[in-house]
Amino acid sequence: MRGLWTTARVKAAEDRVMARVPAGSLMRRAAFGVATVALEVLAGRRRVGLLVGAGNNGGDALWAGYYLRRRGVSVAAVLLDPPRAHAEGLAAFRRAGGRVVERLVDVDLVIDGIVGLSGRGPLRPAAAEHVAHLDAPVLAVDSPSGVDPDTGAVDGPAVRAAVTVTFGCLKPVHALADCGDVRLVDLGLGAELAGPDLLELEVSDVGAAWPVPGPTDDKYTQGVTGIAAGSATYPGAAVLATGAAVLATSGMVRYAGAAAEHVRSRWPEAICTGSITDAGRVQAWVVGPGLGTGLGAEGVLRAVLEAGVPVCADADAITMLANNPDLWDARDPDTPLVLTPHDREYERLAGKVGDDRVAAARRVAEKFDAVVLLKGHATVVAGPDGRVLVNRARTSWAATAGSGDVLSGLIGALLAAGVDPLLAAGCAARVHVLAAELAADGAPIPASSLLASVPDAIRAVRPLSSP
Ligand SMILES: NC(=O)C1=CN([C@@H]2O[C@H](COP(=O)(O)OP(=O)(O)OC[C@H]3O[C@@H](n4cnc5c(N)ncnc54)[C@H](OP(=O)(O)O)[C@@H]3O)[C@@H](O)[C@H]2O)[C@@H](O)CC1
Ligand SMILES: [K+]
Repeated sequence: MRGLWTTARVKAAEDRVMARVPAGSLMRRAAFGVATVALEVLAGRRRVGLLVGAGNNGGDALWAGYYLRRRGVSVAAVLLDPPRAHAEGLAAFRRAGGRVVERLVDVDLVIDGIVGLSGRGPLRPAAAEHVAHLDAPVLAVDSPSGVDPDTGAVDGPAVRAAVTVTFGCLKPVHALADCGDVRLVDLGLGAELAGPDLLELEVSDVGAAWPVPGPTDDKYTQGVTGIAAGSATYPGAAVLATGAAVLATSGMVRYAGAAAEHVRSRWPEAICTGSITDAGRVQAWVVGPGLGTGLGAEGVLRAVLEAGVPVCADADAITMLANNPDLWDARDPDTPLVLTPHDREYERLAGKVGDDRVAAARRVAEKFDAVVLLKGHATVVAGPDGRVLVNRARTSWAATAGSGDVLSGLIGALLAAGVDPLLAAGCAARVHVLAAELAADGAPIPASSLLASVPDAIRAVRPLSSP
């Protein structure tokens, strides 16, 4: 897992390291890393422009300009706030032959040193004006300016980076927003950084957690997933959620609901019944996709919440819980619940998501004592214990109708197999995005294609050496 640390924690750690190393050495180490990556991106081209803000982020850019000059690169800098430009950095830059200019023209690469960890809100007008006219790729120093480093929020002009060079450790922005290719320069902060604020699963974590049958397993030992989804009007949601559970693990799947005929004809391996009362025992339920919100659906939700097994509640189940808070009383307080809202469903539960999606997911996780998977370009999974996993999709191929039904089926199957609920939601989200990418291969896809790629996605995350 990769850790991500909020800016306040990083600054505190940097301050402690700075107190025991020579003045300016951290900045020069950071800037040397920027210059090294810049040379790689330049690949032989030789004209670099710097956008230099009022703080140490601008200082990094100026020192990077100094190192690039020493490698014979032509470097011009725009100082956005000349009196406050980093004094030592500017002196070194000028000494090495760097030029200060009014505008960047004819450059092969722009280094964004406008603002870093202390940046808040969108770019200010002068910086925005320069950024609007760029026609070269941008290397962002620490984080793309105009993107909030702690939340990844963008609500106005911002830099779009091809590559971001960050220092010491990753910050939330690197997983929550588009930073291009992210490179990390070591500043020796390790010992000063306690546990991270957020975690990002790596492929190997997902592969290690994904349940696969061992030599002694049978159809029951990986858990039985129950699917309470779909309706006569929306049978598709039932077919997709059941299919996802069928493909996710080798455990058995039971479907209970009005779409039994549709599900049976598509997934003959699922045990289908018309009603939840005769569904038989399961180790986890998925409830909600396409279920409707009428009295019958409420009865189903109540029965699932009372069943004493982990539950993944999605779509209509979330709407019902929001509209009728009495339903919460049915919940067995000792069994895990995973809620998977998109922004509108979240709003029904707890008001507007706002700019800070991590804080929003945490709020609801704590309020309902549940794991909350907040859907979005970056998926945020918050546990009631304060743990948070983030997973940013590199593409938007998964944003298609029915895609959420597949995700809830995957989560349900992992819950049934006994995977920790936070990890279940995080791993399912990761495999879901990967399945979408594999299926899309450059062209839009329906959710059924995403579903068909689930086995390939699972193969892709599994360790190479495993059978
Ligand atoms: N600490 C360390 O050990 C190391 C730190 N390092 C580097 O320092 C960076 C942090 O530096 P920092 O704290 O000086 O602030 P920084 O991000 O440059 O911004 C400051 C100025 O920007 C302005 N500003 C704010 N928002 C804005 C916006 N939206 N659009 C435009 N401008 C905006 C705001 O101006 P003001 O509000 O005062 O007018 C403020 O004064 C860090 O990211 C890393 O690169 C490395 O060298 C490694 C060692
Ligand atoms: K920056």
